[in-house]
Amino acid sequence: MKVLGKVAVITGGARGFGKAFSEALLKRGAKVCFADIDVSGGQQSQRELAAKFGETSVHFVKCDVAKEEEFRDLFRECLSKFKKINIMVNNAGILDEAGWEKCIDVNMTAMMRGTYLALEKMNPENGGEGGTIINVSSFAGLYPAHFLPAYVATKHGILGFTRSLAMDPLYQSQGIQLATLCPAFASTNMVTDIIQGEAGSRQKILYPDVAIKITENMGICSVADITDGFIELVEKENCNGDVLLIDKKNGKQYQFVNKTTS
Ligand SMILES: NC(=O)C1=CN([C@@H]2O[C@H](COP(=O)(O)OP(=O)(O)OC[C@H]3O[C@@H](n4cnc5c(N)ncnc54)[C@H](O)[C@@H]3O)[C@@H](O)[C@H]2O)C=CC1
Ligand SMILES: CCCCC/C=C\C=C\C(=O)C/C=C\C/C=C\CCCC(=O)O
Repeated sequence: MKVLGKVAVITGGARGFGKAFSEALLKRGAKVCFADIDVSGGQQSQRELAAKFGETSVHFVKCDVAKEEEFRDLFRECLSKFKKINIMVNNAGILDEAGWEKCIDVNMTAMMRGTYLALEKMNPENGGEGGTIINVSSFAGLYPAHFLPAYVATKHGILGFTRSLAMDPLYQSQGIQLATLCPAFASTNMVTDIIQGEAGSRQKILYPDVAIKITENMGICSVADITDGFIELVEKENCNGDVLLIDKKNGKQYQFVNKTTS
């Protein structure tokens, strides 16, 4: 897709990947409506991005994606401000092995809701123009990790859900593509807070010391490495059904290149 002039909705955009993805799209001439549960972080990012790309290009919406009405309001607000939605990025995600139900609500249920809402708004029969939906899974969507069982379950779920919808001829006929991004460890707060022993962060996973050792072996990607893969997916003419794994040692690797069993 050519990004210039397109409108994107990005969840979890106050920091980390979501903020970097927002900036990368703005740099290429898109308008971005980003959402986050973190109001002060979101407002701060809004100020920074507006200073670089203009007040009229970027809009922050306070939204807890686990709350259906707030998620619906996000789409309403984006349409009212920017009139269309061409790119949807379900990026918001958490680690919470002790509160695993919350992990499922945010990582899995909300990702599904965001996908269904985007499909509705992108449908040409509803006034949409088609579009691209990128769901952010993880290396943990492809491989197990005993320190993150609930998180791994949600990330496997994202992969299965997104690949399945990508096979549906209905969405293909509407000009809608769906792809999955699978980053390995990257240097956002999700990882760095645990390494730095930030208060509470180590309780989010099991066996934090084992996990830290694994990051030492696997290496840690930069946010720019992951953003580069994200933009590659969005800009591809056909990303439908793609699963892009990115890790420090091997870089970008497309998985399941034969997309169906038939
Ligand atoms: N950092 C990493 O190594 C990897 C991260 N991921 C995934 O990438 C995505 C982004 O993660 P990071 O940027 O690393 O994390 P992060 O923790 O830096 O940023 C996540 C953002 O999502 C927001 N958020 C959390 N719950 C929310 C909710 N209920 N509603 C709205 N916003 C919410 C947070 O406030 C935060 O701004 C997540 O889905 C994560 O699972 C995937 C693979 C590796
Ligand atoms: C510093 C500890 C970090 C703990 C986890 C934090 C964030 C993880 C986010 C992910 O999405 C996971 C990314 C990649 C790793 C997944 C599995 C690795 C298992 C490898 C192995 O067992 O050898």
